[in-house]
Amino acid sequence: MSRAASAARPPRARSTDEKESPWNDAFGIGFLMMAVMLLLALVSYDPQDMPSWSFLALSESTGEVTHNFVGRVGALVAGHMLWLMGYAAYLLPCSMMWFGVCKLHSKIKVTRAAWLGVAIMIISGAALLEVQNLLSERDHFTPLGGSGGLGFVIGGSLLKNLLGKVGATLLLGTVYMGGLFLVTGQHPLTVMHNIRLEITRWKAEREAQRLIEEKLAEEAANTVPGTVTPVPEGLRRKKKDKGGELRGDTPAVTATNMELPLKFDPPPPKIIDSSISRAHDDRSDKPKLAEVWEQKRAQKIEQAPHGSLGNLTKLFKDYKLPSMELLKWPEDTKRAPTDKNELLGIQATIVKALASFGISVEPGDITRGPAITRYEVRPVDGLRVSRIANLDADIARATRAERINILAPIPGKDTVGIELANSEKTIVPLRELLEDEVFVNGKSKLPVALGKDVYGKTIIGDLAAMPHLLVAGATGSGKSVCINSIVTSLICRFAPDELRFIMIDPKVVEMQNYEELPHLALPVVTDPKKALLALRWVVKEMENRYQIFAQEGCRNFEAFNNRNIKRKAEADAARAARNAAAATVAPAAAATKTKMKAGVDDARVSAEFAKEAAEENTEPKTAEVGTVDGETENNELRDASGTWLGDSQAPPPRRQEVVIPDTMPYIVVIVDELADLMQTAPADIEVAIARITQMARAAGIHLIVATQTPRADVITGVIKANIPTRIAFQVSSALDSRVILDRKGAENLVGKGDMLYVPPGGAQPVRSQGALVTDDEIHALVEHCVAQGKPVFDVKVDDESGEFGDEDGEDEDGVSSEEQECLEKCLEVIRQEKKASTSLLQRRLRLGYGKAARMIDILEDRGIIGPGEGAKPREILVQMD
Ligand SMILES: Nc1ncnc2c1ncn2[C@@H]1O[C@H](COP(=O)(O)OP(=O)(O)OP(=O)(O)O)[C@@H](O)[C@H]1O
Repeated sequence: MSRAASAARPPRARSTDEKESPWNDAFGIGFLMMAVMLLLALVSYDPQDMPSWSFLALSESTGEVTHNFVGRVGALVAGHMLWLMGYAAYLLPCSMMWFGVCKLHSKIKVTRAAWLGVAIMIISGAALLEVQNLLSERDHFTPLGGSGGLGFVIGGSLLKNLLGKVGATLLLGTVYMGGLFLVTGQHPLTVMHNIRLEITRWKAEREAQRLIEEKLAEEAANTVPGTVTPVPEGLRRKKKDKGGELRGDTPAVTATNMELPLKFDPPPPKIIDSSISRAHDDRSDKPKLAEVWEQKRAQKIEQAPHGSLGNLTKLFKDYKLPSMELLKWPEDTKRAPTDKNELLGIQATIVKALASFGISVEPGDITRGPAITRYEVRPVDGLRVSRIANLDADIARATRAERINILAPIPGKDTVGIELANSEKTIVPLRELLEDEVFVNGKSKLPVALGKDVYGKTIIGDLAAMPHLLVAGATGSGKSVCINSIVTSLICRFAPDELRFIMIDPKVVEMQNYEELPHLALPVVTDPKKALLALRWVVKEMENRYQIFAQEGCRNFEAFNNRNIKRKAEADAARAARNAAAATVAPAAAATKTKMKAGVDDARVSAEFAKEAAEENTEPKTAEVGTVDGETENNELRDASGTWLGDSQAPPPRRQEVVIPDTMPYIVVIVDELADLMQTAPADIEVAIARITQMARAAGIHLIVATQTPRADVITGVIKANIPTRIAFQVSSALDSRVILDRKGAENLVGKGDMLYVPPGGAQPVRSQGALVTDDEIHALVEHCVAQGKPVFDVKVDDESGEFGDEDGEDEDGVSSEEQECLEKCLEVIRQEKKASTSLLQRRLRLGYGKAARMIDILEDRGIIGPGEGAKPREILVQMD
């Protein structure tokens, strides 16, 4: 029986009772014992041992049993078996051995089908021996030849006569394979596949050995004679076996430059403790975050052309970023050192648990992170890692862990990671991340501190690259703390003129800490109905920004904000180049001329900026593109950024009016609890979010959406498709995890900040412990900011006033409230019918053609349905359910 086949298990169904029955062991031992006895009886069979009354006895038999190891019974059984089955009789003890091993090792029931398989194999095997004329000599051992009576009758007399040698061989070969299938429970193709695998592996090993030998020979040829090193023992033996010549020593070989093709010794396992926070005095010599960024900000303001500072910048020119001293180090950062024996003990339990399921692994590194410890194990060659992944419940039982997570394999490693929650969790203080080099001096444009991974590496995301973020998890899992860490990171890094927040908080309590924050662009929105208005304001602001970019010839937000500095730098460079050219052409005589020219240039550049400054001082920097009838009276009470300064309610800004600021702040929109919004106006919210997420990146607008309801009707396909960066906290089921991450895993998290972060680019999720920022720290930071200025709101969010639409109640895409109502009905029809066409709306809502066509146009403009293709219904671009 092949090794591969013997490694396989019969796939008979087993019940738990069978598995645990103590009789299994007894039967297993019984089978093995009988198989050994049979084998001994067959091997030591001699006809002289047969009793005289047996027809197999020889005339010279004495009746004394002198040869057979199993006495008279053994002689009788073996003699009759050989007479009946020939040498195929050996298949019976072999099969019994297999059954014995199966019973003992895998506790598998030996079924009737398996016994039938043994019978089939013996009969067809004996017949094959006869057909193939193998071992056919008749002697006193096997009076009917090597194929026995059965083989003689079935193979010789019957099948060979009827089907000929080839036909009979084919038939018997197939029947034999069928028998093997019944015995092993393995499909013949699987058995063959396993055999092929074994052969391939054997060949690969031989090839590897050959390459090593070649390399050694090559190295030996290239080495200076005289230096000698002993040949490795294994290789020496191999060479001797091959009969090759071998001297005691060969020239030296350096192990470092030798490429060993397949096998290498893995490094010895390590125990790494990355859970401890860096001591706070560690960084006392390093520059403080606020100092670094204030320096950069001062530089930027200085570099800006004279008089070109925006109103917000002027307002917050002397703004001081909060000091890190406002954030505290937790008191328990100094905890007891990790007990290595405990970790090694758990790892040994894991290895033992795997071994009990027939999975052989070597222990690897152990890494203790802030919340979880990762135990690595290295599976032996040829073992499928998915077998380990399927044993999560069994490993959890063995280690008595509440939840475990298996990474099979760890991305970028040859080991499998088994993650268990620590008995004692370590807090990751936000301050540690904000003082990290990556945060202080990294290249991120909008750095946000998220947490620390199991190896102790800080996870600092760049919101500008994300460009939008989805945060989801069950209640109490750590979402709000995560959002607070993000907001705090941004407050510590940006002044109110550089970054503005729009906070939508239907849960009312989550964002109340930030109500006075000067960074707010709108008051914190707590009414779900007003949330849609706020989102529409963002859409409008985004479109406004694009119009401004187009007018200024800038591609995006970055280019726009840097345009003045760039222009100044270009002017300086041009002037310097001209000066240098003039100086080389006529060094002496032209000196005076150059001076004059430079003077003229200087004067021209100064004049340019002076003009800008004059414009700045005399009237707001407002460019009106196609202002209706040239009206300007509404601008009288607006400042340079278009902010309404009057006491009364702000009138709506006129359509087509574009205010060109000098620089634009980033806008970060935070929606804490998407589910509450999706209950009020799902289609409109989805459309608004889709528009923002599709287009806002280049406009410097970024969206963070959080929810504790990870359901497909809340995090819809459209929202997911446009928010690639996700953070999942603990959820209750794998289904919820799939809604957030498109894969399972979040159900195995341990809560309280334990999270899976999918960075931009959709790479593998990184498990990390979220940073903790306390309410006291938030209060201290906000107080620091509030003391330096009040928020400057662009507009009031008030649905009665219609600030987001025209006087006639139209919203930003010219849809009146009446049309909006009709649109809702149209969306309902499209949702039910799962198609969209003018005729469908006409028929179902009894609309005239003109009205139905208008509705279709609006839906197309809003990106809900695709463009028309003749008479075909429009494609529905959003998920309507
Ligand atoms: N990163 C963290 N480190 C340590 N503890 C944390 C962390 N995040 C959350 N916690 C703990 O978990 C508790 C709940 O966190 P949080 O309020 O953020 O949950 P949530 O998911 O926002 O819940 P809800 O949806 O009900 O508002 C916190 O009070 C805190 O004790």
